[in-house]
Amino acid sequence: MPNSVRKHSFDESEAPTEPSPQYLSLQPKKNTVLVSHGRPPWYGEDGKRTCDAYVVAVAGGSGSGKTHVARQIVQSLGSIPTVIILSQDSFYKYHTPEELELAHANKLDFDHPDAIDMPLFAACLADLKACKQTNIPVYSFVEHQRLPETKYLYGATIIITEGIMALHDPALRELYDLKVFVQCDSDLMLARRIQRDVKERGRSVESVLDQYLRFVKPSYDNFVRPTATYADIIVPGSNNAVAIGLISAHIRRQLDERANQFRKKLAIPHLYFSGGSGASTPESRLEDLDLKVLPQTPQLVGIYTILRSKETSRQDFVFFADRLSTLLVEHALQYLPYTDKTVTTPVGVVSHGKKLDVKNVCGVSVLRSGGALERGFRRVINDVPVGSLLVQSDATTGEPLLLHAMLPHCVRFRHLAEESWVFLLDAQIGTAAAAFMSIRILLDHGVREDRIVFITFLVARGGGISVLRRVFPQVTIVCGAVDDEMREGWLEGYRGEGNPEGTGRPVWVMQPGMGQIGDRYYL
Ligand SMILES: Nc1ncnc2c1ncn2[C@@H]1O[C@H](COP(=O)(O)OP(=O)(O)O)[C@@H](O)[C@H]1O
Ligand SMILES: O=c1ccn([C@@H]2O[C@H](COP(=O)(O)O)[C@@H](O)[C@H]2O)c(=O)[nH]1
Repeated sequence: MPNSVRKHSFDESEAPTEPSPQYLSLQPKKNTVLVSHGRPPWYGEDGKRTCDAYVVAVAGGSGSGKTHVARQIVQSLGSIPTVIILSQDSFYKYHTPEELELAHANKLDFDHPDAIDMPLFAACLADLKACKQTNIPVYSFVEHQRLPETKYLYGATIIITEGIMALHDPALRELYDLKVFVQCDSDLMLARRIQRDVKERGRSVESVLDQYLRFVKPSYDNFVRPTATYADIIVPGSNNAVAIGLISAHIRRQLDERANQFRKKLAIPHLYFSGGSGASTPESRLEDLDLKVLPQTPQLVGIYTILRSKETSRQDFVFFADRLSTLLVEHALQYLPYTDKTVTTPVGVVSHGKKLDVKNVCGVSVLRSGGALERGFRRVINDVPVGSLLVQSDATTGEPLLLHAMLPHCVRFRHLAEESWVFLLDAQIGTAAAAFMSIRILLDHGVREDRIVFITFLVARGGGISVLRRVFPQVTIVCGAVDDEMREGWLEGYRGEGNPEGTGRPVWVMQPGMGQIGDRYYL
């Protein structure tokens, strides 16, 4: 059912409030990104990343409790999805058949620094720290082997790396913001290792002891324990709740520093980007926004008239939204590159034509309302992979939060993303906060700005589009109509400043708009 809106007068001096997220408590696995809570903007109003992810390294002997420390930190931060654990265990090297034979006979040294692919570990960590995606290897302790698949990671604000050699490599140490060493009694480490390796890693007690005496203990003395000198903090291997609490409090401050808020500036740019502040007033004249607007034929205006009307049934809304999205995608395809192609017709005549000249094309819909463009998109581009981004407004601040990213294969891998054309599908650009975030995500993945085509039903001329245009001038924006203004209001039931009775959230509403497009399409 569409939500109705009440008008709210906006106070320019109103300071943005801190988000008050509700955290889910989940027990994380190693290398896991939790996806139950959103990521606030990690970039500023100029579209640029404001800071790196914060990296904590946890080193110590095998069984000292590194994983335990890392997990306890994650848990005490509320198991939020942007705090991830990156285990060095994933980076054991690929083993040849001969090495595998030695490994199964306990004769391969996994405790030497050379056993770990340090350059790959450093490269993956550097990418994550710079807010880019990475694809880390997957290692099987039972098979002593790197598996064929990789694991895609993106969107971490805090990265906790852990491993026996976490502090060994100078290039890795350069990437850390906080270095922790877990100091534990050797007997306790051995006892824990026996228990764990028998239970979780398919070993016998005898083989664990054999490996321990041959490799683990000498390596601890020679390579692991000496790295404690690089640590900022030494944490005991047991009864360490107080130390973990202090580290968590420090990390929480880093987390808070990495959440930007500027949606209101986007929504009413003329109030913020004035000549007096040194920045120029964003131009909102249609011709200066460089929008690719569909020709306003009577047939197109007719479709919009049906879509805007509150009398239109859901069935008709879906039919005409699908028709409109087909027209928009057809129009958008002209901005992709084509080469000449000659064919012979069934009657034997040579005909000179064109063919689309791109390596990868995919779509990404910004859920939920971007889904309304998907059917038309798939109709026009055959067999096209379509991913999604779930961007929603924070319930109290209205700031966008990235809740989930399910991107197509050709965007997940950087070398493919760099040569992909990506169609972003979202029903409207109002404040432009969701558009900002989704474009930033694609750029983080290495998609070229001039290969992003944003397709939308409606753009609000007085909203964030002018800022979006200035910040990402090379993105092609295709729309069917441009509305003049937006007004701030409350979704029915909002309880907060200016509206103490209800529950809900503040929204900016397009005028005249089409209402809540996602609701009208799906409900
Ligand atoms: N502070 C602690 N208190 C109680 N048990 C712990 C503690 N730290 C680790 N353990 C237990 O010891 C075992 C090994 O810990 P783990 O964190 O996996 O070690 P590491 O990652 O250093 O090899 C696990 O079963 C874990 O539950
Ligand atoms: O195939 C393998 C790879 C590694 N190991 C042992 O694992 C530990 C490191 O893992 P922790 O979680 O830090 O204990 C290291 O001591 C290696 O000996 C292995 O047994 N097999």
